[in-house]
Amino acid sequence: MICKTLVTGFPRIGENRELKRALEHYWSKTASLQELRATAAELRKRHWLFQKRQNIDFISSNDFSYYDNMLDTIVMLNAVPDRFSGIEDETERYFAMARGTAGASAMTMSKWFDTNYHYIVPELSGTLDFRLCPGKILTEYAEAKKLGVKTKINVIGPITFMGLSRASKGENPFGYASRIIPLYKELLARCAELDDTLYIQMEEPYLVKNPTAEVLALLKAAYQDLASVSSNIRIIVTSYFEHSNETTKILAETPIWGLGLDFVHGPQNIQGLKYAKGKKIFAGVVDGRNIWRNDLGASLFLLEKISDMVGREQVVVSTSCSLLHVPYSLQNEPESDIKQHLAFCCEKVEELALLGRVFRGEVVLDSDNIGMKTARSRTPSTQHDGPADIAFGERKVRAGDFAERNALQRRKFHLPKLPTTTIGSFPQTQELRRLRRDFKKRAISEEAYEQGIKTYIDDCIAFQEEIGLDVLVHGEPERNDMVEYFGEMLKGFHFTDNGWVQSYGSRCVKPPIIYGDISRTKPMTVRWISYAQRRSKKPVKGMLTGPVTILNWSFVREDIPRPLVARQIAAALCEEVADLQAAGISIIQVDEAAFREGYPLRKENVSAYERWAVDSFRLAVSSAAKETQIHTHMCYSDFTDIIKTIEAMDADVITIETARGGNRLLDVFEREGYHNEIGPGVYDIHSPRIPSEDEFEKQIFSRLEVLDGKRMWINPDCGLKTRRWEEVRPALQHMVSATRNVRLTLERNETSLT
Ligand SMILES: Nc1nc2c(c(=O)[nH]1)N[C@@H](CNc1ccc(C(=O)N[C@@H](CCC(=O)N[C@@H](CCC(=O)N[C@@H](CCC(=O)O)C(=O)O)C(=O)O)C(=O)O)cc1)CN2
Ligand code: MET
Ligand SMILES: [Zn+2]
Repeated sequence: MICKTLVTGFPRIGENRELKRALEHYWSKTASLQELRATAAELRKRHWLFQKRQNIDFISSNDFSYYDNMLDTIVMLNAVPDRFSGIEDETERYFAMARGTAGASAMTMSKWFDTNYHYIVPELSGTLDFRLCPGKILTEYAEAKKLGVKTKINVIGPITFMGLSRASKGENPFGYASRIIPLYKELLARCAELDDTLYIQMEEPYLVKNPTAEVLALLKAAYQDLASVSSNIRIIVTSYFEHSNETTKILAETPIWGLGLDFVHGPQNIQGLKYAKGKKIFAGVVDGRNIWRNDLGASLFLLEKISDMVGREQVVVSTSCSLLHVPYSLQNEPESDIKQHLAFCCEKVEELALLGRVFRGEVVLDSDNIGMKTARSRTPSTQHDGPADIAFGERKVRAGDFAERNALQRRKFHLPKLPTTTIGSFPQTQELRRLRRDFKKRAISEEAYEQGIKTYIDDCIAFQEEIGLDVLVHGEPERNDMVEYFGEMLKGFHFTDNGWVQSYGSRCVKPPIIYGDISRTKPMTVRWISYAQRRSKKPVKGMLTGPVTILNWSFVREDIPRPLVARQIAAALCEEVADLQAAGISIIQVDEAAFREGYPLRKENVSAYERWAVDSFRLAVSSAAKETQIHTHMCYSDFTDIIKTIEAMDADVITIETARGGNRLLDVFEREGYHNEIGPGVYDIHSPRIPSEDEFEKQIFSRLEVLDGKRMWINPDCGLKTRRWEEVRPALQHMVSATRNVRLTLERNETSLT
């Protein structure tokens, strides 16, 4: 048999987010574990059989996960942190690690490379009881085999596992190689018993991140070892999201069977192929990160080039990465001009199958091939100039430097020391979701909808007044999501009905699709913010999502430069800032939650990104007067290597996430002389826990050890939309009263000094 095609991985959330619903029912105890398991098995079956029907040769098992594949790998290695080891029940322990319990805080989540998918960060320490637990892998293989599908087994490779881990203080995570590699060897030995020939896909995306000499040496030794475990085992080492040329050369010298390479996001991979003779090449040419139809002609051309270098019989056509990052299928999307240009997961599998057949000469490509077009004309708009008044390349920044702006703003707002605020969203309740859904379906009138939103805002403002927060928010009740909402309002965006992509655990997002020039036809947020502002004498923050974040959390046309798209979004936001200001809104927050994840994976591309990302942010806020206070928010805490860039954004106030990590990463702001104001999070909103007043005081005093209290704000880590009112009410109340106590203590100390 000639093997033609491989799918790196398949999304597991389900066509109608069945897994999301099953998980949430299980967690809220409205469904049993049996029911959850049955849904999961049904989804795996459906997904395997779909790929089989499409004649895909290499279909994955172990790409399924109840929560996250890194967490599954933690379980596979029994790298269970001590605080969970007392939980006897396996399932309970698994979800406790992901979500925390009353007694043990959840493990940290972090972004999977430059995607909006979050993985659970392994915690390596000397006390771990490493041992192989291959149960999930072996049973899923058997389950597929029973259904007539002989799978290749997906495993996150040891280098990537260690590279993404956090080791105990002062330790190097790669120092754990001598404990971890033997377990991978044992795994391969166990797998070798399953069948005559077994294919293992070792996912090693860590290799694209400028590997150090240490990583290269470790990689070589590891795969030399692993590929020698059994002659039944064929190892494919797969990287994605960039090129991995440094390691192609090294891996080619080990006895692995094949290399999976991403030719969409790492076209330079072609250069490494000269070292890859004798290896199977799984050529990622169908984009797993974007939703546009494949340009089949261009892909075939690329496949020919690859064949020229390694020999035609060595080439297998593949997806560029797992299809986890794209929505399930176009089938349930309504007809539109855009639809014909799109390919979601299922359509991508079809494209892959067709490419495989054409590449092997079984069919010729013509316009009839399952209706696909070779040339994509997806240009409803061909003008890429952006709004007329801002020339591309021109740098537009707001007036006044920080010192001048800050003096004016202090005079204007008279905020107390350590001003308190929140990040924007308040709980997204069932009723609120139902209200939006019913309005969308036209099941309720516009008046009824607006009344619902007004009531929410009224309550939200009243609550904030009552507990005494200093800078208020409207609570974002009208927004389904901080990116989708703006996508729906802006020109140049298309949004889907059911284009869900997993973000973490059971949480999904519906990224909008950018297909043309972006512009704003009307104010997007002024009405509800003004409504809220009329209800309070305190400042209510205008709330916008920043240009880089809107860009990163959307699907963008690949034939327009990303900096240009960011600039167009920024120009639209700049108009919104001007309108908010004209409506009397004096504090405006522009969230850049995805600023960090947008960083290129390769060092050599970082400075170009930083330049246009900062310029876009500054353009977006360039219409702000000196007295208007611009906030930004980012939901992470490690600014060590990007502090100068954060400084260059020049927001008057930045609120960040620090409640879990504490002061550990904060001193960089003082050390590097960051002068603008900072709100280090003191409330971990990812946990249902309600911190006491006392805990808040401790958190605040601890922040004061590393940050200057004169320019410090007190706020939660992030928005409160995933929390419940029953948690938010007491928690914020404690946060505010703790801040008051700290203020009094500080004042007392000051007077006693004078
Ligand atoms: N785009 C984006 N990325 C982000 C974040 C973010 O806020 N947005 N935050 C960070 C963490 N990631 C997150 C991602 C998703 C969610 C989240 O809460 N998602 C919701 C969906 C949000 C949404 O769009 N909801 C819609 C409708 C969704 C829906 O399921 N409706 C029901 C009907 C309503 C009902 O009766 O409940 C249905 O279709 O069945 C709305 O509220 O209007 C979920 O999965 O549950 C939270 C954080 C990083 N990345
Ligand atoms: C993921 S960052 C969230 C920021 C947004 N303003 C919110 O509060 O939800
Ligand atoms: Zn956030």
